[in-house]
Amino acid sequence: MPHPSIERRDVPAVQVRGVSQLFMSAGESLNWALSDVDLDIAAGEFVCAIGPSGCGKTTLLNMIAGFIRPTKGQLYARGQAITGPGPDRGVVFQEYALFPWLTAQKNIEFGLKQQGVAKAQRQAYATELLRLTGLLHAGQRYPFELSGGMRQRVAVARALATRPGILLMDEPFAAIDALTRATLQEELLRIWQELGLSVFFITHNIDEAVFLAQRIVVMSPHPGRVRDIIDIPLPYPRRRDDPAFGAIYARIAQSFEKPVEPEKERLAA
Ligand SMILES: Nc1ncnc2c1ncn2[C@@H]1O[C@H](COP(=O)(O)OP(=O)(O)OP(=O)(O)O)[C@@H](O)[C@H]1O
Repeated sequence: MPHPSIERRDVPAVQVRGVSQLFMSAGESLNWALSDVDLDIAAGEFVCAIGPSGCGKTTLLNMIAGFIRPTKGQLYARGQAITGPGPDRGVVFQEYALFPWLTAQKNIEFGLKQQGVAKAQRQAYATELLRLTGLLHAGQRYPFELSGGMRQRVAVARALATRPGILLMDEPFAAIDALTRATLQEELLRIWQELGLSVFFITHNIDEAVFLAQRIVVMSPHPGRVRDIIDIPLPYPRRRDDPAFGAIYARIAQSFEKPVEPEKERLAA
């Protein structure tokens, strides 16, 4: 399957430069959801973001997706300034966000239809994506006829329909039972490698981040900041019973839990 992500390995997939986001909440109080965030995602890299609720993970993903513009700073996708959503970036949310009145196949084809892709071509590509996500047998089923894991496979296939090089995933497996979740993680790694995607994946789950990511961005709240970036040098496929896996898990848990140093807070204020 031709996929643009295999091209231009020399340009970073995503660049986040000095990004801050100020929200005004209902009580009129100001809230820095993100403060001075810098991050690069290399072409073909798998990066997970982890951190407590409210540290700005979704805000950052929404900016990379082009759904919101930052109060300060710049974002680039493959060297181009991000000014809105684009077919080069596919998004998968926690809630399946499928159209209930369309079959799995038609859900996958939806974005292609919007782009004016001819029927035969979009059917052929949707079939290819159904194969890629292990759903060839379920293309004619409606979302209510699918399990949670199958629905999320459809959501992944749909996000891939425009052949994006960058896949943005906001806690995509959080609502899925542990066994299915482990299978979906393995499938995602296979798809990532097969298509050469660059992935930004948000999770609350340290185990999931260590299983998937080449780098983990640990964020902290109030204001949302990057606290730590940790390389995961373990080869794939990873084993959870590998002592090196456990050691990295422990290191992230520690980084996740340690309080932000008051000095750092003061200097950044
Ligand atoms: N549209 C908005 N208007 C006002 N405040 C917002 C908006 N979106 C997010 N926020 C606030 O910005 C902060 C960061 O929210 P965000 O959803 O990015 O965090 P998160 O790390 O993804 O949290 P969670 O893990 O709970 O999903 C929070 O304090 C949130 O209340």
